[in-house]
Amino acid sequence: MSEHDLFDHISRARWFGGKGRHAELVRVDPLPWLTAPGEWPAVRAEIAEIGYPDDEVEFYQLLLSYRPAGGAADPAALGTDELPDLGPVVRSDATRDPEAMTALLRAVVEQREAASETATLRCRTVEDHPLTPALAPRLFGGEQSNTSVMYGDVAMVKAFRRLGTGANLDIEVHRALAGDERARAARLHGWIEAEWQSGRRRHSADLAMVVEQLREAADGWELALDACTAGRDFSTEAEALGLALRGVHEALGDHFPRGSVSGEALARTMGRRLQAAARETVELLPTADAVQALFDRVRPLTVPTQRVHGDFHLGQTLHTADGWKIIDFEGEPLKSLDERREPDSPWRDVAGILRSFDYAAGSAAAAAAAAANDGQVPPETAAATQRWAAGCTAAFLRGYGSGSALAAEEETLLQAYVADKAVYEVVYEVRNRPAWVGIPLRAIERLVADDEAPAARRHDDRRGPLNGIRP
Ligand SMILES: Nc1ncnc2c1ncn2[C@@H]1O[C@H](COP(=O)(O)OP(=O)(O)O)[C@@H](O)[C@H]1O
Ligand SMILES: O=P(O)(O)O[C@H]1O[C@H](CO)[C@@H](O[C@H]2O[C@H](CO)[C@@H](O)[C@H](O)[C@H]2O)[C@H](O)[C@H]1O
Repeated sequence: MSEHDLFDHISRARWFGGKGRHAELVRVDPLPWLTAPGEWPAVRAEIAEIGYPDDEVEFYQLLLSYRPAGGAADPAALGTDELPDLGPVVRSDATRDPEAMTALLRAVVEQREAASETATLRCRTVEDHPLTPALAPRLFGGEQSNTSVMYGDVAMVKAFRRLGTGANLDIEVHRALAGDERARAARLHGWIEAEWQSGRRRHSADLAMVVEQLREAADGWELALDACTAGRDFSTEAEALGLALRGVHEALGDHFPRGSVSGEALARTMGRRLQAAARETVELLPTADAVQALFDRVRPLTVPTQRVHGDFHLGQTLHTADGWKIIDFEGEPLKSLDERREPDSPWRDVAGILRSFDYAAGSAAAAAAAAANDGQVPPETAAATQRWAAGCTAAFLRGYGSGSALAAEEETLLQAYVADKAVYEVVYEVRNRPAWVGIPLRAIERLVADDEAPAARRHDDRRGPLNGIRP
C-alpha cells in the first residue's frame, strides 16, 4: 500500500481533524504487536504523523491486521505489503475485522506488555473486570470522532484516533469518577497505553479504553429528534438530563482542580476563536461584531472553573435502563489537547446542550422543508420546533438547578458560551457536514437579534448565581 493510498485513507476518515487544511503524511511508526509471534491475523497499532505547513503535527492511530498474502479476499483489506517479520501480507482495517478485535481484547485481558527497539505497549485492566476473549466483537457504526467496537452486551472498546500525549481525557475522567454515585458514569474495565520514538522525539499516549457497555442505551440525539419531529414534549427527559449534568459537574468539581478565570481572559479567548472562524467562514462576518459584543459583556465577571465535559451535546447522552448517562469526556475535537484539559466554566456544558436542543429543532425543520412542495419550512413547523426547543431549555435549566429564571451574571455568561459554541459549530459543519451549517448560522442571527431587542430577558436577581459567578 503506497503512502499516497494510506494518506487518502486517513484524510477521508470522519476522525481526521485536518480537513480543510493542507496536510501531509510525515511518517508511520508501527507499535509492538498485540498478538503473539506466529498468530494470524497479526494485529498492531501504527501511528501516522501528520504535518501541517505551520510545523504543527498530529498523531493518528491506525489499527491494522495482517494476514498472509494470497488468502481469501477480505472486504476490510486496505492493500498489500511486504513486512520484514511477516513477509508478503494483506493489510486490513482491524476495527472491521472481528478476529483482529478478538485478539485485541485478549491482549487486554492478558495484560499483554510488549516492546520493540523503538516502542513499548502495555495493556491494563482494573480489578474485578468482566472481560473475556469469548465476547463477540461488533463494530459500532455511528458517526464518531473515534472508533468503537462492542463486545457482546458487556463491554465497549473505544480506539482513540487522534492521539494526545499523556493520559487520555476520557480514561482520566472515567477512572476518577469510578463509583461516584453523583456521576454514575460507565465503569472503566481496562485500557492500552504506548510509548514510541518518532524521529528524535519520544511520545506516550493511551490508545484505547475498555468500558462497561451501558444496557438498553438509546442515543439522546435520536430520542430528542424523534420527539421534536413528532411534536412530542421532551421536557421530562430534558429536566432529568439537567439533573444528571448537575451530578457530573459536582463529581468533576471534587475530583479535579478548581480555579477561576477573569471575564477579560474569557472574552479574549472567545474573540480569538471568533476571528479565526470568520477568516475560514465568511458567512460569520456580518454578525461578528454583534457576537463580539456578547463576549465583551462577560469582561467584568470572575468565573469559577473546574474540569467539565467540554463538548456536551445530545449525542453525548445515552438514555439507559438506569436513567441518563453522560459519555465521551474528551472535549471538542477541534481544540488542541492541552486546551481541552484546561478547567472551564460548567456553563460551557449547559450551553452545549441548549445548542443541541436547537439543532434538533433545526434538523426537524429541515426535514419538513425537504418534504414540502416549495422546499420551505412551513411557518407553523418553524414556530412549533422553536417552541419545543424553548421548552427543553427551560426544563433542562430547572433540572440543572437554575430555578425558573437565571441571575443576570448567569444569563450573560450562558449567552456568551452559547454564541461561542455556535461559532465552533459553524467551523465544524463547514469542515465536516456543509449541508448543516445553516443551523448554527441561523442560531447566531437569532442570538444577535435577541440581544439587540430591548428587555428581551427576565432575570431573577434575588438569589446568588449558580456555579458561583461573581460580578
Ligand atoms: N458505555 C457505553 N455503552 C454503550 N454504548 C456506548 C457507550 N459509550 C458510547 N456508546 C455509544 O457509542 C457512541 C460513540 O461514543 P463516544 O464516546 O461519543 O465516541 P466518540 O469519541 O467517537 O464520539 C455513542 O454515541 C453511543 O451510542
Ligand atoms: O461527538 P463529537 O465529539 O464527535 O462532536 C462533534 O460532532 C458533533 C456531531 O456529531 C457536533 O455536534 C453538533 O451536531 C449535533 C447533531 O449531530 C448537535 O446535537 C450538537 O449540538 C452540535 O454541536 C459537535 O459539535 C462536534 O464537536
